[in-house]
Amino acid sequence: MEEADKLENFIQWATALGISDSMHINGDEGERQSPNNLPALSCLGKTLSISCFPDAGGRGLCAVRDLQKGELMLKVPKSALMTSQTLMLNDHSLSVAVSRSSLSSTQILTVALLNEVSKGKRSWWYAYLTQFPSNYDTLASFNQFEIQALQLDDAIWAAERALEKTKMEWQSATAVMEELMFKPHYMSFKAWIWASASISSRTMHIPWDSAGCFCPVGDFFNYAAPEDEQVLFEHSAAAELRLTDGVFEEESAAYCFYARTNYKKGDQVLLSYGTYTNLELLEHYGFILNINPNDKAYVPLPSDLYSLCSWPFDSLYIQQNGKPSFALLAVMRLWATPTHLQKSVRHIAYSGSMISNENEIIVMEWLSKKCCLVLKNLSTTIEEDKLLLSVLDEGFESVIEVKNELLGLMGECYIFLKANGLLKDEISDDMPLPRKTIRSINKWKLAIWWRLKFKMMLHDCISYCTRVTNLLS
Ligand SMILES: C[S@@+](CC[C@H](N)C(=O)[O-])C[C@H]1O[C@@H](n2cnc3c(N)ncnc32)[C@H](O)[C@@H]1O
Repeated sequence: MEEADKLENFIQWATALGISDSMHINGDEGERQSPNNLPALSCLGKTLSISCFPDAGGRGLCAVRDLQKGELMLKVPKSALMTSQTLMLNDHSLSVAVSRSSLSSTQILTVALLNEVSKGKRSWWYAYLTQFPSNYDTLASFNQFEIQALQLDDAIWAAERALEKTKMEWQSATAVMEELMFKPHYMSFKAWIWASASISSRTMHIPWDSAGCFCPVGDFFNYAAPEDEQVLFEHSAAAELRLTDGVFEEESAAYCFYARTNYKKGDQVLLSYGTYTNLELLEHYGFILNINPNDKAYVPLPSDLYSLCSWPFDSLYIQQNGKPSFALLAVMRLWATPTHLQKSVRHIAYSGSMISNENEIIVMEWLSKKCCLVLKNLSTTIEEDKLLLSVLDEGFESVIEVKNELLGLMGECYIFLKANGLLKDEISDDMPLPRKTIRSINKWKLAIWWRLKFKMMLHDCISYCTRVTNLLS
């Protein structure tokens, strides 16, 4: 079936389930009927429509009219949410196998999803399942080459940890999958990675299951980082409320989505899934933002600094604009003060004020040197990363095209060609690029883009430190 037909089937299915972007038809909230009292043809079209946004998430939802901040845009009834419970309800074997196991709630949803997908067209959820991506770029799906392309130890470690965690969860679920007599394809680690990436990138929070739920149509919203105003509330009790624009509402027994800002007709309507750094977005969602106000760069700090710090260590970072975070600046000012004077100036440092010109210059010079050193020790420069990205962005169709473009560039390109078997004698140059290689290029590009963004933060930090030093000298 063509993609367009699958999408149409899905929309019909969703409409029949009462999913609706029309809140005030016949004066009855959420009820959707056409003027002749027949069920509506589409659950979308009054407020939202499906559209493609190549530079901001691909398929997403578009405003079909001007929308006001706070306006209810979409309702997905509880009965349309795909959860472990709803999947088990109609599947006795699944429910028995799972109840005998000690799997975590996320593992249960992973098994339940694979079990449902394995039913193919027989699945009640089939129309919805056809809308899931066939591949993901989350960190757990990166191979060794793609992981190493991240270059920074912290990022490599995060990717290895994500992969290891996914592998352990898969291994401890194999007995249940065997009991359910999964075919080898659905038992494979590859299938598990697909299912867990689906959960990581597409589920929404529900109060009754920590694995969350799949929310048809609601999971078509792409992501925008929370705005400053919302970030301020991050640590307050109201954080949950302020940071979500999609929420399950018990009283209406539905997932409800509200406009996070005013939208003009034709704008993409975005959802804030939460506050994430680019590395976290890559880990959980498989993308990064070109401009992410919540991005952070960590550099190694003096070991004797940590004992002076009363903030969590993860608050010591360089911000997306290159400036040191409040906590990093404060604790470095204290660290740069002679030990016998630290007590007397602690209140000044902790209030975020400068201690003295000399002190500030020591801090700026130390930070700037550290950033230079980190950048120097990485195997490619900012310029090389930019060049590589521009080459990879061109896109390739045949093996020879890739070889021609990449062989003259840095050593990393040679490793890529080798890791993808493109240098073997038996590979014909005219051969179209294998799909696996195309997917690997996409993940490689994400890794390069991530490390470039990281390097840019350090570069901007050096400029910031130099500016401050010059001003104070
Ligand atoms: C909940 S889905 C959103 C809908 C998705 N585009 C689709 O077609 O199903 C989340 C996924 O969309 C993509 N995505 C969402 N927001 C994005 C953004 N701002 N930039 C790039 N990709 C984005 C990522 O692949 C992410 O894992």
